[in-house]
Amino acid sequence: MSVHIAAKKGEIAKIVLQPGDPLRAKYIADHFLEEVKLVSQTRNIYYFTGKYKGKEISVGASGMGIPSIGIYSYELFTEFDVDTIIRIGTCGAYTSDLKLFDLLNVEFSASESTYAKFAWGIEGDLISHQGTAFGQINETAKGMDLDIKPTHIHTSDIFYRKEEGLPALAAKYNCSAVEMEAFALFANAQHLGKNAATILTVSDIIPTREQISADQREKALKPMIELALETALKF
Ligand SMILES: O=P(O)(O)O[C@H]1O[C@H](CO)[C@@H](O)[C@H]1O
Ligand SMILES: O=c1cc[nH]c(=O)[nH]1
Repeated sequence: MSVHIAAKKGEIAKIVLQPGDPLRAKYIADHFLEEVKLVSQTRNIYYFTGKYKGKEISVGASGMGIPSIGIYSYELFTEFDVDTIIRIGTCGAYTSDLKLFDLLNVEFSASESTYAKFAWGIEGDLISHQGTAFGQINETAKGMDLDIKPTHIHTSDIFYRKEEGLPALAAKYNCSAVEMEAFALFANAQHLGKNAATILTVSDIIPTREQISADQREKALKPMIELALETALKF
């Protein structure tokens, strides 16, 4: 049991799939896992542990933003001995070259956030995925005939902003999409020597204002969910 996760030691698997949305975690547990147990619901941030094709997997939410995933991923790695976290999130595309429901595998995250510097003394505004999960996702996607793009993304603290143009940091690192958590997940994993990857589904095309619905953000992300589950079998 940690400050924010009520599970007992041993109730969380070595690999955790982590959406931002607690109801997406519940949807995955309800539709894809067997022998499921709800192991934490502190603050309504659900964590479930169950079996996928016989393999023990946990799925639980990070909440939204760097501070929130900073807390949950740190407690998972340090208090529950989790080895690998695969974030499964949604993102906004900065370019209309990307389409709704495209899948991205995050190679690097760029951020204006001071989280990595002040938490761990990690300097710089760009952090890589950590460990082998990124490569396993690409391999697994090939085997499933799924198109996934290795991508640089922007992890921002901002969802709504005055200026609609490409933020300077996103331009600097050629980021084609934006979300709000990967940078802190990668920073925690780098500091602790753990595996961390992020798969994103494009939910918004920022230049054209196309977007998927709130219900689709919870339930229509099946290719990303199946890709993460199939990848988890390899750990
Ligand atoms: O769909 P999730 O995983 O929550 O990810 C994205 O969606 C939220 C914003 O709507 C932020 O958390 C952002 O990173
Ligand atoms: O952070 C995010 C997530 C989805 N869509 C956005 O525009 N931003």
